[in-house]
Amino acid sequence: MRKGEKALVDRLTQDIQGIEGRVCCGGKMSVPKDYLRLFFENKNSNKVSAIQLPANDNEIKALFDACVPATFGRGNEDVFDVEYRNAVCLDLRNFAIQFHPSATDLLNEISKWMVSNHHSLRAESYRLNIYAPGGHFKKHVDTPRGNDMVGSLVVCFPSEFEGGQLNVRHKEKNWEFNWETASNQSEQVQWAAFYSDCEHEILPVTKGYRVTLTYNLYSEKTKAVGNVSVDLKALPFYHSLKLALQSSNFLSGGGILGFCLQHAYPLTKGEFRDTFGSSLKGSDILLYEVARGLGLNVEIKAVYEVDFEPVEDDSDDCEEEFPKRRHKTSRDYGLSYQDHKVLMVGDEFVGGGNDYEDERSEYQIIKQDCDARIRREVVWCNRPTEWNEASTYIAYGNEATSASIYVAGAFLVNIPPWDVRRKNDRL
Ligand SMILES: O=C(O)CCC(=O)C(=O)O
Ligand SMILES: [Fe+2]
Repeated sequence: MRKGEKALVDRLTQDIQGIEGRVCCGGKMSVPKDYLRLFFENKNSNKVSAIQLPANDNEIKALFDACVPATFGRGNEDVFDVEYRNAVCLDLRNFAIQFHPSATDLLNEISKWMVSNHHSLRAESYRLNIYAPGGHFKKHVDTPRGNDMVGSLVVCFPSEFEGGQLNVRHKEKNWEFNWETASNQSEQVQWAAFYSDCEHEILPVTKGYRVTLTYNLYSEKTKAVGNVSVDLKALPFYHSLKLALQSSNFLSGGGILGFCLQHAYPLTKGEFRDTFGSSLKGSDILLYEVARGLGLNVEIKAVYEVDFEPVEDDSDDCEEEFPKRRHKTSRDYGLSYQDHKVLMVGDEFVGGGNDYEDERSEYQIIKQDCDARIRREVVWCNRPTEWNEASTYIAYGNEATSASIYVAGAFLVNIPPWDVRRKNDRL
């Protein structure tokens, strides 16, 4: 790769970091009084009571008493541990409320940033939660229910309380939703929506009752025209990609750029390859839309990482496939990433197998079981950060150790040769 080309790749690398897709948002909204009438079944009598929110202390206490202690998922189990989560909840079959996000403009507002073009959001009610003084929920990530679940929505109903801030985190960034001040405003709900890969916590409630309803957000295809609300042309990444494409000396014979996904996805659950358009998040949506907006063909691929070691096993053709000169690859790609790591690319996101003993090298396992290979023609602009465990095997060594194969997702963007690009009217 020549110097000018490398500078363009460096600029792409830098500008991907700067694509700040949103990961959460929140607000408040007026709702008709009738939406805030809540019916619930009493635990022992099966009698149904009705209250109007915001309710007085006695009424809220009756609602609280109708609830059961809230569990949370730890491993494969639902557990109850007040150190971790101190709240009570009601399952869908034990309460009813007129309010639903789809009866308001809320889902349209959230879908503008949360889902990619030609997709909309569907909200499925999940649970009603009440946090009394001392109630809290420590840091956790919501369990994805289905491949197309992209996020969670929390709606906080009017009921005066203090504390109970919802903190949302993604990578190094934090957002706080503090609902105490407006918690006593009748005919108003407060809400927050965030992607499923965001960690979040609820700080202790210090006074009153915090009443929330959580919804799972699913992405659905629509016929409606694009709705991504971000001005793609305002992104530095748009300009650096366009500049590269307009440069006659950039991959003049054509090539492939590799961009690793920056959000976490349930890659090995279901057919991620076929449905990724529905589950893309934040900065990944923006990168995808920028590349497609410039008329480029974008494919989703599975990537695996192997230690770059010369292979002795001559019964296989892998020696031939490994880069001959140790430092050529990373220098070519213009990355100062660990020189000994090489990415392998496949079509399928291979799911987790059982533990099994294996004498093969990691490279051979990935090549044979995941059908992936090193593709030296790919110019990687960034490296994977969000790995999913794909399978576990017992590696042979001086002692048996269990090792894992991890898979990540990446876009491969096809760059046509210069003589084709120069005729592209989108450039
Ligand atoms: O009540 C809330 O604010 C959110 C609860 C939550 O994070 C959950 O149910 O997973
Ligand atoms: Fe949660």
